[in-house]
Amino acid sequence: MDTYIGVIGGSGIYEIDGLENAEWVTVDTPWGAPSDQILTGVYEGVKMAFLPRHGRGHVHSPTTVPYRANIDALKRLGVTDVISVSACGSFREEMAPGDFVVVDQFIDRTFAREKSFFGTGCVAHVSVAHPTCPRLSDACFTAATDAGIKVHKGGTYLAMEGPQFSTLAESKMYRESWGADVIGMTNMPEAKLAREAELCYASVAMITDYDSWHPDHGEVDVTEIIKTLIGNADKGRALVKRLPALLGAERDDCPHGCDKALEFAILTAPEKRDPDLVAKLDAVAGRVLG
Ligand SMILES: CSC[C@H]1O[C@H](OP(=O)(O)O)[C@H](O)[C@@H]1O
Ligand SMILES: Nc1ncnc2[nH]cnc12
Repeated sequence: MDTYIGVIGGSGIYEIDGLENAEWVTVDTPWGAPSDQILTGVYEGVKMAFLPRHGRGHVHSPTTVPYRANIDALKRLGVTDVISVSACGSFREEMAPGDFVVVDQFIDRTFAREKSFFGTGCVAHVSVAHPTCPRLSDACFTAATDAGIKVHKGGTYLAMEGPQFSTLAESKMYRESWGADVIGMTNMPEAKLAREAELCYASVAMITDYDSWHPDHGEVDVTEIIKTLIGNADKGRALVKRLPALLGAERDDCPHGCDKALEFAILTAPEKRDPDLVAKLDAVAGRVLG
């Protein structure tokens, strides 16, 4: 099977350069329009697609990003491996602004977003105990190291609703009691939806600030975040460009089973399934729904 890398670029990353046959394509989905057109092309012989999470010009807030349409659109294009690149705050002294973290766990504190492709008429329960793909995450870690980026392997990302940053009390609680390492607003429900769509998913968090807990750094200031992001965005793009060579143009089945997540997940009896919902699931669950 061909490898097809999909990159979801977060704040500060609205395009990538260097793709052969680069073309912005419009992808329609049954879940509405994605955040923007998707930039498709080939890099070092490997198919790539790039989607700016907030849209070019930063149109969508973390709450209004059309997460279901974004994941459906990537799946519909044939993407096999999704890499999320995001800005985040840090809860750890040693995870400093400018560093990257290849996140491996999430705490989902979002509450105003559609979190599943499934529902009445087609119920499914997938496991997200291990919400990121270790194979893809390892490739991201190697790519970051090779690109000379200071990168931390593993970390827990707390996804908050936003758009306001955390209060001091929340920041201290997430750090001291909940054990979170970084905080952002967008990786959930994105990671859950990628798992439902049987896509391998890895998350690269680019640290822009110390959130509000750090006694020497004060409040989160979006102007400071943007300054750090401008430096980080080039590093993020350098990391992404090393992935095609590391992953190769051909791929086997995922050794961790990300691409089989729906195998036994759908509980609704075939005769009780809602045909309209089943039709909407053509890209996401066509493999198991037929
Ligand atoms: C620009 S600060 C807040 C904003 O940045 C992060 O976005 P993304 O994850 O898409 O890089 C954070 O989650 C907030 O949406
Ligand atoms: N401190 C922070 N909290 C939430 N999202 C962020 N994105 C960048 N920094 C952040």
